[in-house]
Amino acid sequence: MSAILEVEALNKQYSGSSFALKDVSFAIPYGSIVGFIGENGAGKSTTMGSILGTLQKDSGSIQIFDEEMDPDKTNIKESIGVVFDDIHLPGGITVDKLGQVFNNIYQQWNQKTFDYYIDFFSLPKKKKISGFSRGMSMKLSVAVALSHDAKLLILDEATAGLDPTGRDELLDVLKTFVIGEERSILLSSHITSDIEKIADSLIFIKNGELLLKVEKETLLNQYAILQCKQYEFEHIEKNLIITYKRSGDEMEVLVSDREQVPASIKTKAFSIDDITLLLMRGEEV
Ligand SMILES: Nc1ncnc2c1ncn2[C@@H]1O[C@H](COP(=O)(O)OP(=O)(O)OP(=O)(O)O)[C@@H](O)[C@H]1O
Repeated sequence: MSAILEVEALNKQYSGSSFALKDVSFAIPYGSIVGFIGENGAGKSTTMGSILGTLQKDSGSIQIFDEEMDPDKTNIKESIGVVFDDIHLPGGITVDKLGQVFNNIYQQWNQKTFDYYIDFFSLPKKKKISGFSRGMSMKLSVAVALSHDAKLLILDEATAGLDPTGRDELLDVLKTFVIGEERSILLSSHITSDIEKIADSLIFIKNGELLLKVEKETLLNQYAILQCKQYEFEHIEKNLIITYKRSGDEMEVLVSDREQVPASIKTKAFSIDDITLLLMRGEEV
C-alpha cells in the first residue's frame, strides 16, 4: 500500500457549463502533504468534491485506503477530515455543545483532542458559533476535522481568512498531523507561500486539466526558470520545456532539469508563486 488516495482518469462535467475535469489522475502517498494549486475556477473544489462523493463524477476511479470510494461507508467517511471554505457549522450553538453534536455523529469522536485544538487555536467555548469571525470558523472546522481520527485531510482553502499567526499555527498542526507516515493531506490554497512551507509535492491544475505533478524538492532543486531570447530558446531540448511565456523579445521558460540546459542561458531565482504564474499564463511547446 503506497498511496492513501489514488485518483485515476477522473472526469466530471456540470450540466449547462463548459467546464470539465479532464482525466485527472494523481496519488497521495502515505505521510505526505500534497499542495493543490490553480487559479479561480480551475477545478480544485470540483476535484475535491468528486473525491468525497459530494459531487457525482462522470467517470474515473477513486481508491481511498485501497478501496473504491463510497461516501456511504461509515469507516471511509470517518477516516476523512474535511474543511471547505464555505463552512456549514450550526451557528446557534456554542463550541461546548458542538462537541456533543459531533460525538453523536462520529463513532471515533475524540473530545479530548477537540478540546486541545479549541485551546490551541484560542477559540471561545461559550460564544455562539454564529458570532465567530471567518478565521475563527475556519479554525473551528479544522479542529473538528482533526478530532475524529481521520487519516486523510482534504482542505479547500483552509488557510484563507487566517491572520499570519493563525496560518503559522495551522501549518504547524498540519505538519505534525502527517508525522508517522500513516496520514496525509490534500491542501488547496491560493497562498502559495503556505504550500511552499509544508507541502511535499505539488499538483497544478488549469481549466480542469493537471499541468504538472512534482515533488517540491525536485521543483526547487532541479527545475529552473530560464530568461532567454528566441535564438537561445531554440537550443533547449524540447522535452525539458514544461511551459514558456514571451514578453517582447524576452522569454521565460520553465524547464524540468537545469543541468541539461546550456550554461550560457540565464536562470532566475524563483518561488512557487513564480512557477504558478508561468504555468497558468504560459504556453506549451
Ligand atoms: N454547480 C455548478 N454548476 C455549474 N458549474 C459549476 C458548478 N460548480 C462549479 N462550477 C464551475 O466549475 C468550474 C470549476 O470550479 P471549482 O469551484 O472547482 O474551481 P476552484 O479551482 O475550486 O476555484 P476557486 O479557487 O475559485 O475556489 C468553474 O468554472 C465553476 O464556475
